[in-house]
Amino acid sequence: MNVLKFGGTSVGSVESIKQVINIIEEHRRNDTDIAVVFSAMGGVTNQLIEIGRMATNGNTDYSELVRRIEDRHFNVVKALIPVKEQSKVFAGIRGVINELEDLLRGVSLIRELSARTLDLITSFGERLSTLVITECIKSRGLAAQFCDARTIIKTDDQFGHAEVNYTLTNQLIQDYFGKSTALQLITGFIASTEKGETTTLGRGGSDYTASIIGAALNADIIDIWTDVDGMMTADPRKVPNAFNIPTITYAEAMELSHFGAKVIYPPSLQPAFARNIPVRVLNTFNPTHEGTVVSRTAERRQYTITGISSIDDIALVNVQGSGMIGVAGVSAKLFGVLARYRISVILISQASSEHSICFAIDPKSAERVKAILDDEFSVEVTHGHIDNITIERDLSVIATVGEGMKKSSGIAGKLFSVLGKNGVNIVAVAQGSSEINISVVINKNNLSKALNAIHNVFFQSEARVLNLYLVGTGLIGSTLLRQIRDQFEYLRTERLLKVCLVGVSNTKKMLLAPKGIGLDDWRERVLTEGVTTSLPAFVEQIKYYNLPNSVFIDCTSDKDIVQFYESLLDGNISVVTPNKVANSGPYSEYRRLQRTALNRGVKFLYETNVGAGLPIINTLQGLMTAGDRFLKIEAILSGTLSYIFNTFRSGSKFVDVVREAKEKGYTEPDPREDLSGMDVARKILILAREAGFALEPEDVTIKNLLPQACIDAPSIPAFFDELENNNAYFESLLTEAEAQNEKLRYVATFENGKVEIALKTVGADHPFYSLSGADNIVSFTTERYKERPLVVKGPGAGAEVTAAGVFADVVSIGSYLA
Ligand SMILES: NC(=O)c1ccc[n+]([C@@H]2O[C@H](COP(=O)([O-])OP(=O)(O)OC[C@H]3O[C@@H](n4cnc5c(N)ncnc54)[C@H](O)[C@@H]3O)[C@@H](O)[C@H]2O)c1
Ligand SMILES: N[C@@H](CCO)C(=O)O
Ligand code: NA
Repeated sequence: MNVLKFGGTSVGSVESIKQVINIIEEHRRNDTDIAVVFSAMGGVTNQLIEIGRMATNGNTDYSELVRRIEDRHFNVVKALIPVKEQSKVFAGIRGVINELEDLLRGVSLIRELSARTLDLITSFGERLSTLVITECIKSRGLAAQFCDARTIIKTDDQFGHAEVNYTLTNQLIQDYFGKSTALQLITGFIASTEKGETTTLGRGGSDYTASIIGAALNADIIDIWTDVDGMMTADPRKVPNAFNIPTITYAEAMELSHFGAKVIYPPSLQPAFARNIPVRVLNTFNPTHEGTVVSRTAERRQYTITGISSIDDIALVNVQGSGMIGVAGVSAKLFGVLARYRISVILISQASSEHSICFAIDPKSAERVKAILDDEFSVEVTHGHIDNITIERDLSVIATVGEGMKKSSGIAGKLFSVLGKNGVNIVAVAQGSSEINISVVINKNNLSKALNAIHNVFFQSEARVLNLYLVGTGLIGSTLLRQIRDQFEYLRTERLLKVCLVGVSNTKKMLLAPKGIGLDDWRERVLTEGVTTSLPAFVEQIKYYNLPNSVFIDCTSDKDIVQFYESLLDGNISVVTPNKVANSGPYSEYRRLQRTALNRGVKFLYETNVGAGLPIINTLQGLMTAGDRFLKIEAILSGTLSYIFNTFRSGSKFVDVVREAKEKGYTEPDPREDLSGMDVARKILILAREAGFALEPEDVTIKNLLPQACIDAPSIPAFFDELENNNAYFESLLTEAEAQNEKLRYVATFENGKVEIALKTVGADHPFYSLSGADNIVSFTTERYKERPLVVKGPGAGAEVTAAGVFADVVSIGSYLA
């Protein structure tokens, strides 16, 4: 025997009732023995309560509402029952409605609505829906029978939430079903006392009916038909990546639903659980979906946790004081008081110091609770045994639930780590000794970020989302986006990393879209949907979104943008940049950014500050971490100058070679940065700092290559003109070197705490002689690499290699956050 139950939305309209009838007929075709329980048509129970109130107040407008309820049922008859048979059914409905109207007239005369009367009034919802559906099914030739549950479910007289008398009820159900072979269509929610007074079963009432009947008949399964595909790993309105849970245990369902998962109300399924009858949650509107099976044991799972749920708004009450230490009875008194005032406690946490207890409650009762406790504990407070009782508001609780958490280590660590990395402060923690629920209290404004981050990290086969904000869509920025696009699928499937571009800004327009900007059409979208660029507004918006796993990428060479890094890092947003400005300004600023990133547990990565994509900074940091000490760094750090000296031949024009370097994407946006030595100065300064030396920009002496007229040129085109005018000067540098069979090299050296940059000529025996293209070379002499230095060499400028270096930094943040 299967017991089916259809909820309010499933029987809410003609269309959905058709769907319900299909499902029932399908079972009959398969010869499955079934009994079916129905809720009232969606919204009717609330209307009946409203009608009851109106009648009590003598407001006769309730008649209109009654009419509407009647019409809804009539309409089902009109749509689903052949015309010839309709009048008989209309009469049946009319009879029930008359009974309701008589009752309401009585209520409006006495002007009193007892819980007993309200139960009777609300009973009409299920009585009408079940009556109508029974008639529909009978009209299709099925032997169906209307069953008023008041004749088979007996309760005490706690109207509104009556207690079932199981001995009597089980006997009545078994007798009733023993006598009948017809398909039983049963009213949910309602029951009666032994004297025959109508009662209702409270929250989750129709599920309860199904569960009581299923348990009494020892059903094989109870199917709860609703309007969603079963239970999900999280509330899909808050966590878009939430997905269906195929199987769940009773205990897990209890833990999750306590925290507001609205699909089922497990206490109402208790009779089924007690007899080990599985309960299946199915979707009337998507009947082929497997839904969720709730049973004593769930099948082996892929994930350690089963689901995440939250209570969005709670208040935390803190009771603390030295007088609580080692004194038995304080908590007994505390919770005794709360029980006496019927205050439900959502979560409790006490540190083992016994110095404080905190507990979470509905914020609506916070004021009242405070007043009650102040009063009850006034003596303790006066004597200083307890400090003032305080209340914290604007908090949420998140519960991470799963049988897989039992005796499995590292789960709390993972939970706290993902919250920490995303800057979510944990206000309180509670774990039941059942070990299937860890609950954390956090600030409400971080709820969505926290839920998504936790979901992302625990449901591993789902790729972790990395949210990117990019400023600067020039050469490097746009190359980066292209590379990410081309690698998107690989990252998703092989690295479980889902890159989501959420913000883009160029100098004119910016676009922020938390649902993501396509990697194919970002340019058009920024152009058409973007608003006027404002960096402060961009940063403000990033913080407002508060998305988990966020990375800010600066692909400009802007000086003003770096002032935002600190506040971004402080807001737990990682920063990746090829822009050298931040790291080559005052040492204190460089240091502050490092510290902030460290303190916040986020990343500030800038491998491309030196040698583009070449692993120079990572190599240096690796040596430092392992305790090596730097004696000397000697390097060629300008891709542009390297290219120029490798390409410039006497007879060719210097200016043309510089133009080529610019066209190939090697130069800074303003090539004077390269030719003046400024760019190299920044890089060697950064290397020295990474090697542990607190140098300032003034400590770097630069040998400038450029004649003054080139430097003073008012614009980049004017600068190129001046280069042309000074061709003879550059040619003379070259011929001097060639005369000695040597090559021109612009070499930066860091030694004995001093930095020097100079134009040198090197012979064929020098390691810096044989470079080509835009090669960089760095030679590290350290305590451990003293005899022969560690050398990194390769192309050190250009769009592809630089963007790839930025990309690698971004991906490493993805791995770190996982
Ligand atoms: N090209 C290389 O080989 C290379 C190598 C390593 C590092 N870098 C660094 O990469 C960065 C970008 O270089 P590029 O070659 O792409 O230069 P680029 O001039 O092509 O791109 C920079 C872009 O940033 C934009 N921009 C500047 N200020 C901005 C602001 N406040 N808001 C929004 N957009 C702004 C500019 O309009 C331009 O489109 C620079 O810091 C450079 O030093 C470049
Ligand atoms: N303009 C730089 C790019 C790399 O930072 C260079 O030529 O080396
Ligand atoms: Na590098």
